[in-house]
Amino acid sequence: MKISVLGPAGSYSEIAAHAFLSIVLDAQMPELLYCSSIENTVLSLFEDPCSDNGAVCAVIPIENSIEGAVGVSMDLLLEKDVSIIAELILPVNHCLLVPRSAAQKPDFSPDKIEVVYSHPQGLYQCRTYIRNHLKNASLIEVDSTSKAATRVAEMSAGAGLGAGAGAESVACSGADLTAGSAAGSTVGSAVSSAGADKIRAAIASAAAGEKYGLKAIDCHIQDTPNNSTRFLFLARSEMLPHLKAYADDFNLHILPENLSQTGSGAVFYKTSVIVSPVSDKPGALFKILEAFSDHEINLTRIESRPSKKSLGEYNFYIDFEGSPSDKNVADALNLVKKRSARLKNLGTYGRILSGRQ
Ligand SMILES: O=C(O)C(=O)C[C@]1(C(=O)O)C=C[C@@H](O)C=C1
Repeated sequence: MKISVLGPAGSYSEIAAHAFLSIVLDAQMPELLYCSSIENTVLSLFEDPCSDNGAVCAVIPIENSIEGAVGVSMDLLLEKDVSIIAELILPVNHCLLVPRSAAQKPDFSPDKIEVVYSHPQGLYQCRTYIRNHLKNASLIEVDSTSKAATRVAEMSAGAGLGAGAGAESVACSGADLTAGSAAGSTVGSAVSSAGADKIRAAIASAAAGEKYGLKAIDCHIQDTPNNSTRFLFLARSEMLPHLKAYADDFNLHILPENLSQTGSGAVFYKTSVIVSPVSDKPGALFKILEAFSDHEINLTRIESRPSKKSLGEYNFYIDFEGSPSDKNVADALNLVKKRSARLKNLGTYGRILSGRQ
């Protein structure tokens, strides 16, 4: 059984996978498949699970306490025939990682750093630190925080390993990263990455720093101390009936009926759905929410996402406590189905809170 995560090794997605598996795993540690993007992590579920690119379960970040929804993950939940089998909330403590050679320079200080790499979420979650301490740095978005760490390690290891290998797009400079300008896009200017003497840094986990031989010169640099990211564990929907056999092989207790047996603290069931309201009708969203309220169902999250069909048209992602095997949930879902244009059930799963990193 392979579990796909955003790679390379040292990403928060990998830490989430390990945290999850340490809670639910009794025996063998499944192999991790490191993917180059969140999209490829999900696509691995649609490859032959026995092939090099295939996995049975995928781990993706879905929302962060500072930056909110991870858009690509939200879209993939709608587009792909996947089900949620578990969730985990991971405390995320970012570090500023630099090559040891740079940190050892007598006149080194963070304001000497000229380039900072991270996943966009990492850059946004550290906006205040970047503004205050990394005033002279250009910010470069890469596919993961661990990718950022490898990039810095490779570039410091020698001009050969990637330096000058092409243009890098710069999100914006540290001084420009204000609440208004940071939200999402990469501004298209390109700078050459040549210049082996430049001081580069990555925003990533302490584990990534250790793995790639970088020095953490500052930790807990995110905007709020209790930063956390919620991760989802996905399986291809049509694999669900077979998943139990896979899980049993590995003594993995990831399926809802087994979760309460893990003895790992509070586990309760949640269900996630995506609802497309009938368009342009007064009270359409209200009628959907009323169905949950009338059946005394506690919503834990509601998030809108553009339908991409036309401006002002949205899908609503709704998470709530309970399972369709509860009568009130089944009745509410029947009503929501009648009152909406489309209802996609993403699954019922257990919630597990991980310990601190
Ligand atoms: O880049 C990583 O290390 C990831 O696992 C991705 C990700 C995300 O997309 O939210 C996960 C946790 C942190 O919020 C920052 C980045």
